[in-house]
Amino acid sequence: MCDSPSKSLHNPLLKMSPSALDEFPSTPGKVKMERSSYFGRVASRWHSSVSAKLLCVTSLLLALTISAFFLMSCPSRSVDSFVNSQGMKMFQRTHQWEKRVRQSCQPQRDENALIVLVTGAGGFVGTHVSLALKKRGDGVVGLDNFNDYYETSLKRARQELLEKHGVFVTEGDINDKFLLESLFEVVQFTHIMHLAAQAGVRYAMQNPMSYIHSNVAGLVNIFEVSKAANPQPAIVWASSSSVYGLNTKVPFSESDRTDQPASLYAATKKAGEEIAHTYNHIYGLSITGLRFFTVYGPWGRPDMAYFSFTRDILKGKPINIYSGPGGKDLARDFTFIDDIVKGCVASLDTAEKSTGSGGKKTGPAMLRVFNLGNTSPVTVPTLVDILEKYLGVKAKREIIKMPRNGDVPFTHANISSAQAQLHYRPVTNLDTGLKKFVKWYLSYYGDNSNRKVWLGNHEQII
Ligand SMILES: O=C(O)[C@H]1O[C@H](OP(=O)(O)OP(=O)(O)OC[C@H]2O[C@@H](n3ccc(=O)[nH]c3=O)[C@H](O)[C@@H]2O)[C@H](O)[C@@H](O)[C@@H]1O
Repeated sequence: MCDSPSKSLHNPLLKMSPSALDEFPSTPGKVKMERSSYFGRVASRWHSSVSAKLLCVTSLLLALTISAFFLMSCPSRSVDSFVNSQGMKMFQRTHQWEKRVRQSCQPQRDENALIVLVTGAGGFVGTHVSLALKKRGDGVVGLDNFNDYYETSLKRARQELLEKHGVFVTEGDINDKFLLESLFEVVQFTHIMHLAAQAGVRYAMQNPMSYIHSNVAGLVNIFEVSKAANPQPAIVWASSSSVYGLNTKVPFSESDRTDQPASLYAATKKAGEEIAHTYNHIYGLSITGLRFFTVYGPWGRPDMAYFSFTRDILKGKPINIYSGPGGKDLARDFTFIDDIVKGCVASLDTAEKSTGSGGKKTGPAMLRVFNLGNTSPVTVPTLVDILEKYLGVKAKREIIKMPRNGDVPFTHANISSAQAQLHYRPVTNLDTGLKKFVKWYLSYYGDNSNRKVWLGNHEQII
């Protein structure tokens, strides 16, 4: 493992208590001090100071040698990071990194092109949105911490795909202020597409702090750096349909109550919407929050039901299908990734400029929230029927009562607001969308999830 040069050398004695140090005759001078003659004491002091200087010089030389060794030999050094003594990747600003950021952000179309920082670019939605922007000629750079919430190999494969299309994804956390500020120093972003988050409704019971870290602290950091930037970017970010929580009024409209979250995940997304209001109000940031409704599709998230069911069905393993109160089937307004991407891009295109400058608001700024759903909920057993059809395998269904872990019985989006303002029109039904997903899944993993084979060109499927 590599360490930063400054941290790689430390003196264990500094961590000891004074009494422990007393018991430890570390220098010859200290031993000589115990002889009591005056000359002895002077000689001892002289010897002691020379020894101290020698020790200092030796330590410095040693430090330089070790630093040089680490700088030359560390295998995980890349253009933007090194691994510290805790095994954590740390951002490091280099000329090469700056060059790659600039190249990636170079637009390939006229002066109306956007220059977008996409956070969570190694994620499912982030990859698709980055590709869509790049393909139409916008400047795009990605940011992702590549955490291991789910298989990192899939995130790395998405990164490879992005790199092939000219999108550089820098590795780092949205809580890293130095990294964000460095990005803003190198490029004047017109927009941030903020998709980095701790996703998943049920995982919040296992790892609550990861939700606070990413969805609250990380979001604030994005807003802090954006508010201080000059010019300030417009921000579009991922909220969630889960903010509707226990709301029973259907379909869910943006004006419905969202003060009854059923999970910590939902609560952090709701908190994000309130925090967005504050930054819009005080600093004039233009902010658009998108409430995504159970997004699925090729290159999706393995933690989601449609993905894990596919994996288990192919392995012949039983799948748990939750049933709601009174044995009712659960339902979701499953929304296909291509439709979501169109909604994201339209949100970027219609976002007005932020009005702040030098951290101060100069006038009111745009603040929006949109539902991005499909408007036709489908039950979970029907989702499994469709998967069986395209996988050609019968699922081993186990119906169990919905655990009390943050789930909600159904979701259903009213998208009239997005239709009117973004011209958002979802066109993919669950059958068509899952067919595309299964095609991608088989091309990426093969028909047995224990091995990874590349059967075809899965890139063509997106
Ligand atoms: O739209 C949203 O707001 C949220 O959509 C999904 O959350 P969820 O709808 O719960 O999606 P899945 O985890 O894929 O679950 C889909 C359905 O399958 C059910 N399910 C899940 C897992 C399982 O083993 N069995 C099962 O029946 C769930 O109860 C739910 O009704 C995402 O995981 C969230 O990150 C996102 O914010």
